[in-house]
Amino acid sequence: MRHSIVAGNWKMHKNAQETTDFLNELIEKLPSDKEVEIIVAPSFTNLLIAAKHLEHTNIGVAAQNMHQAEGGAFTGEISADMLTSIGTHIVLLGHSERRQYFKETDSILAAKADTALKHNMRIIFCVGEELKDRQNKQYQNVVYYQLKDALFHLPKAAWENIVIAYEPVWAIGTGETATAEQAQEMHKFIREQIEYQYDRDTAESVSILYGGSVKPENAREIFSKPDVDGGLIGGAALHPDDFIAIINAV
Ligand SMILES: O=C[C@H](O)COP(=O)(O)O
Repeated sequence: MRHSIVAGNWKMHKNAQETTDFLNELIEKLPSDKEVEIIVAPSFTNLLIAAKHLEHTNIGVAAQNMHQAEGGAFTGEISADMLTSIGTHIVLLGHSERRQYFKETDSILAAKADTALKHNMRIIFCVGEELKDRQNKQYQNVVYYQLKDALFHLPKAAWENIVIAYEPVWAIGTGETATAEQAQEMHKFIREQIEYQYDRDTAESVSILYGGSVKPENAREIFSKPDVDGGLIGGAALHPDDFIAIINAV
């Protein structure tokens, strides 16, 4: 069901002690009355620490990636079964850094989505165009094909477990944010594509998050848009006070 979500993607930041310190501070300072789902995505090595720390809270823990195979000779990789066996039932897939640096294609991501869903995991699936696509006015086309090639083969019921994160690549870690209007335009477009592929109820039930240089200063305006259901936060999710300020902006 569509609802507000703020997720913090820690990327390759925070060791075990830093994870513990962050979560202690987050639990201590977090307002209890916000109707927003909160998720943190630490590195693989800190997932178990996070799961144990957050056991009696309603803060969720997500992995930043997983392999599409059930198991096998894939040195350095992590399977869905490994994640769920430590209580991690949410996974980010298709982050632009995975696409760019680790050459994850839409067909690999389709296989990852299939595997995650088979293991009853929820997926936060990232899409987003590069700067050249926006300049060439191809940004909607690019995002359409990312959705179609990785997710539109799935049955309607699968969408109960999918959250979309729109992250324009040119806005990630650059300090340059999409305007609230640009975010709204794309979020509306994404919702429409889900409606055309499935139906209106499905489209209306999907939470669509914005990511890309969200900060306490700009979060409220972006989150105020009708098709923006929250954010996937990178840099500003590394500091408890900033992360909480963004949660409060929902
Ligand atoms: O997953 C998070 C996004 O890549 C956004 O990162 P950022 O907030 O540092 O721009």
